[in-house]
Amino acid sequence: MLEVNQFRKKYNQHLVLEISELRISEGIHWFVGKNGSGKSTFFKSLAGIIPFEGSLLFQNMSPHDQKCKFLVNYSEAEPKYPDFVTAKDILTFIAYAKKAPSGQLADLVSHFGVVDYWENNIGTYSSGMLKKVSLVSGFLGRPQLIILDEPFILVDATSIDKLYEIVARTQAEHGTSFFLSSHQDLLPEKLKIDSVFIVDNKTIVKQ
Ligand SMILES: Nc1ncnc2c1ncn2[C@@H]1O[C@H](COP(=O)(O)OP(=O)(O)OP(=O)(O)O)[C@@H](O)[C@H]1O
Repeated sequence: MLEVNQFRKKYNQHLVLEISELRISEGIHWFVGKNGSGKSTFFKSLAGIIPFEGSLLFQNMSPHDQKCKFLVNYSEAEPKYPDFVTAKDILTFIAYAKKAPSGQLADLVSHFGVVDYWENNIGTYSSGMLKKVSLVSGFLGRPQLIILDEPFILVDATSIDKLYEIVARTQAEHGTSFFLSSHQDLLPEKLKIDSVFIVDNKTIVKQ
């Protein structure tokens, strides 16, 4: 599914991540690393959001290939949206851009409870309400890989259970793979993890 070769990412000439070779197959994978180790940098590179050196191929496609934007979704750890728009504005746009199937957005906003406030301006949201908007955006369309960066932070216990449930269901129904990062241990009784990747010493290795 994912082939990484001679990957390097620098910010202002400062090297933060270097992976000489890494292969990741389909499944649910957990990325573990301390603050600043490079998890979000790797995810943003794979989602085509930031430039990098070397080769990162998802299903033989570069993340910068336009077709890849339908294959890989990314939900950021700490989302930021303009205060003056509503969740409905943002999510309707993303659903359109990702060619979401009919009814999918309505199901997702209902599942996460975003529907209760989605016509209010984002500037009025709590951090957890905002985080759930980002989680909904991660599921829109029919991606083959959904990257959830710190999905369990900021949200309440009920939302965490709903997240476990929808990750398992999306994989079972559509064969979707997931990359998750979390500083908390994931609960094996709620989600079967296929492998763990350690992000440390400016690189990523399979545990
Ligand atoms: N836009 C940027 N400009 C300069 N340096 C950056 C930028 N984004 C990240 N970095 C640096 O890159 C390194 C990796 O950051 P990254 O956000 O990928 O870590 P992380 O593992 O996701 O951390 P956390 O667990 O705290 O979210 C850090 O040293 C960080 O300071």
